[in-house]
Amino acid sequence: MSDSSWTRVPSTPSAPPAPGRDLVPGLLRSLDPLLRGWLPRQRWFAGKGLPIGRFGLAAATELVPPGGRLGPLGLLHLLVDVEQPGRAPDCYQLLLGAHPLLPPALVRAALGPAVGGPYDGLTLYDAPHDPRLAALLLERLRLPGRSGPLRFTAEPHAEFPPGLAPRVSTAEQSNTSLVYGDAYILKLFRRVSPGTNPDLELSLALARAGSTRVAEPVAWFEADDPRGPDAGEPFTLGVLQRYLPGSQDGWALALASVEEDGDFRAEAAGLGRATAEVHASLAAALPVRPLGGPALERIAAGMARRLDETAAEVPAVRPYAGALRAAFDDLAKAGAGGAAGAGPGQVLVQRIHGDLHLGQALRGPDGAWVLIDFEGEPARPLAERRRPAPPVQDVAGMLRSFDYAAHHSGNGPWAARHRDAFCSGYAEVAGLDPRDQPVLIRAFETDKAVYEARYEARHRPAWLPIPLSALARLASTP
Ligand SMILES: Nc1ncnc2c1ncn2[C@@H]1O[C@H](COP(=O)(O)OP(=O)(O)O)[C@@H](O)[C@H]1O
Ligand SMILES: O=P(O)(O)O[C@H]1O[C@H](CO)[C@@H](O[C@H]2O[C@H](CO)[C@@H](O)[C@H](O)[C@H]2O)[C@H](O)[C@H]1O
Repeated sequence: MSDSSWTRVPSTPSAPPAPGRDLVPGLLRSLDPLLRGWLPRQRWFAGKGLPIGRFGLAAATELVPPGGRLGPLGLLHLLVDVEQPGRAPDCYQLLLGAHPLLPPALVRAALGPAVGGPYDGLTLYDAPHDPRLAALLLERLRLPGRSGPLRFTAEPHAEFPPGLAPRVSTAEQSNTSLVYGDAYILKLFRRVSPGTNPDLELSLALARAGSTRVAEPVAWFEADDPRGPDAGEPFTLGVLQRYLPGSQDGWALALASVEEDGDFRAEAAGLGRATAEVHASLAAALPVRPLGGPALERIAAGMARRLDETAAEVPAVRPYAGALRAAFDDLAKAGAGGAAGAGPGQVLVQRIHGDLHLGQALRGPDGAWVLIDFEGEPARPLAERRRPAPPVQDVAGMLRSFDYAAHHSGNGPWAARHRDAFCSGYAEVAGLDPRDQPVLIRAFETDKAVYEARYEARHRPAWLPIPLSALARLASTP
């Protein structure tokens, strides 16, 4: 169904002009100075610290409610390409509002006044912070169909009521989420690329398979490839999922336990069981295949390459680089031996969470763990994040997280007990104990700690000592 009343001025720069006033002429020129000031201040902006080159407008759509009056009332939806030296252009999803005189509550969301272009004289602001525009987006999700290049889809059985009060989530996150009436949460992906985002793909697969370990998606929206609907895969832009009220994330719970030197082992084991259940459900729903020796060698080569790149970028990693390479050499050797030596049995690959850590696990008031954010590591290209991988990668991610919690609050011994409890819980369900795969687990844990060193150096330099202490430990493990 196409509901054109939702799109006042559908237009993409490469598409033929649509009826109505065209948004595009002058829009980018008027946005340019505002974006240069605003984008680098956003947590989700990936190119911090690098100069911004040119902007490109990949798509521009204005959403207004059916029967909406003409005027600066709509939600301006943009896909903007940003060129920066040393990185491939990034495409960002921007949702903007425009107002002649910004109400005080929206001042902190302001980009600034537009000069020229279709919004001349109006102040532009980040639309998720405006309850009226956030409500408009939810209304649009309730009606499957298209608005210009945007396509809105809802699960057939999903019924979500109108009028749920929106608020922007204050959680530390890589995207922007809106919570509606403590019933649904809409994640708006900020850096987007062609191809279904695994957060939608995997949570949908799990929910459709009846897994209770996931917050079910009820609706989502995508954009056609800006070159045209048949030119490439659509971009996933937003996913509306069930909100889990009263839940606490594993990171907060673990930190509280570390600080009082508490016993969190029952929860850690429960999390291990939940992780193994999710792996089993993903293996049942999506392809699984054995990993040949050469593929394992390629994985080891990728890890070694990431280590070299990280050592070049983060000087504090360099003293450990030589010794750390041994973990990847051992993995490559296991590959050369036809994957024998990697652990008992064949190494299988399947779809996994991809960036599992304590902050990605929510414990509900009933004590049950649910996993969220199946997006994979945000810095990796989408194609790589969607590739099947050994499930031990997720186990290694969670083991690193117990280590993080312990070292964050200076209680190293807490980590060992809880890492063991997590593995025991995992083994109970999976029938395979990750501790019986030392070559695999060491390589994946090292790779994750290397990733974390780069992540912390870029985003939270004060936290860099945490992965560095792990790298020191892993480098001295024979
Ligand atoms: N279904 C949910 N129910 C309750 N809270 C959620 C839900 N999904 C996410 N959250 C909260 O939002 C935060 C950010 O979500 P996440 O998916 O990790 O975003 P991002 O990928 O942008 O980092 C989580 O840490 C959690 O606190
Ligand atoms: O949650 P995201 O998908 O945005 O993941 C990124 O940010 C995480 C931090 O918020 C980062 O996780 C690292 O720090 C956690 C504590 O804050 C710790 O529990 C994790 O083990 C550690 O990796 C994650 O790596 C990054 O991709």
